[in-house]
Amino acid sequence: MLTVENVNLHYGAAQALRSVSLNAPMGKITCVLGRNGVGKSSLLRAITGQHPVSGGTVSFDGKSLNGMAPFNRARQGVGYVPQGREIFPLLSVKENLETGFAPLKRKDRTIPDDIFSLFPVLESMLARRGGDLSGGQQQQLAIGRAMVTRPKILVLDEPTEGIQPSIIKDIGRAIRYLRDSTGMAILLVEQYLDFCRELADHVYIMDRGEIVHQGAAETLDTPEARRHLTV
Ligand SMILES: Nc1ncnc2c1ncn2[C@@H]1O[C@H](COP(=O)(O)OP(=O)(O)OP(=O)(O)O)[C@@H](O)[C@H]1O
Repeated sequence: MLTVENVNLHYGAAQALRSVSLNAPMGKITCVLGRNGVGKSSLLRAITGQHPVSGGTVSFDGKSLNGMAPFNRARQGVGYVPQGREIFPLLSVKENLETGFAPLKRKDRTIPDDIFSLFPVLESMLARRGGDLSGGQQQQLAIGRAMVTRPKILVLDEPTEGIQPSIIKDIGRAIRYLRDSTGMAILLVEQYLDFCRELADHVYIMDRGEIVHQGAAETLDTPEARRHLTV
């Protein structure tokens, strides 16, 4: 289980996370919702080690990740699908997938077949440049690249952003498959309420750097939850 306890994060003098605590258990999909700019990406930066925390602890299976470089967190099993995908545009689809080999031992450097059963389009485009793919295909590639690292927890930053509905469905199906087939923990941040309501086992809502609500996915329909999500 991934545990975040009382985490603070600052950009200079500006505080983006205020004593944030949450759990992402194995075999469950945990969603963090919130409007623009409430600190969702900052939370994922604290978890993946892209930005240092100024207080509190991030731990995985009881082991603190604080102070550990992103590369070493990947070795511990933290897979990351960043906002905006961050595909290498000049590398082929195959080469983009192979960038996921970096944290793996030499004998484990293979591309798992289930990437292509989940996202057949990637197999048919293996030789194409990443930059030639549509936004939705790039999102599938970014998830595939994270799967190559054999994560124990998969962290996704707004996987539906700018993506057409048919591909959003494929991505939802893939996330469910990963939870059910591997028992990994999945933590995703989103602004798309319906996607989270359908997918999540547990939801948190953030507002101005704090967790202001948590509960089962159905609790997103309560007036109290809605109040934190409407603009
Ligand atoms: N590199 C940075 N330097 C300074 N301030 C930042 C930086 N990144 C984010 N912020 C600020 O921190 C706050 C939280 O931003 P964050 O990106 O975590 O929010 P978010 O909920 O992910 O928003 P979005 O949905 O737009 O990605 C915002 O006020 C933002 O302006």
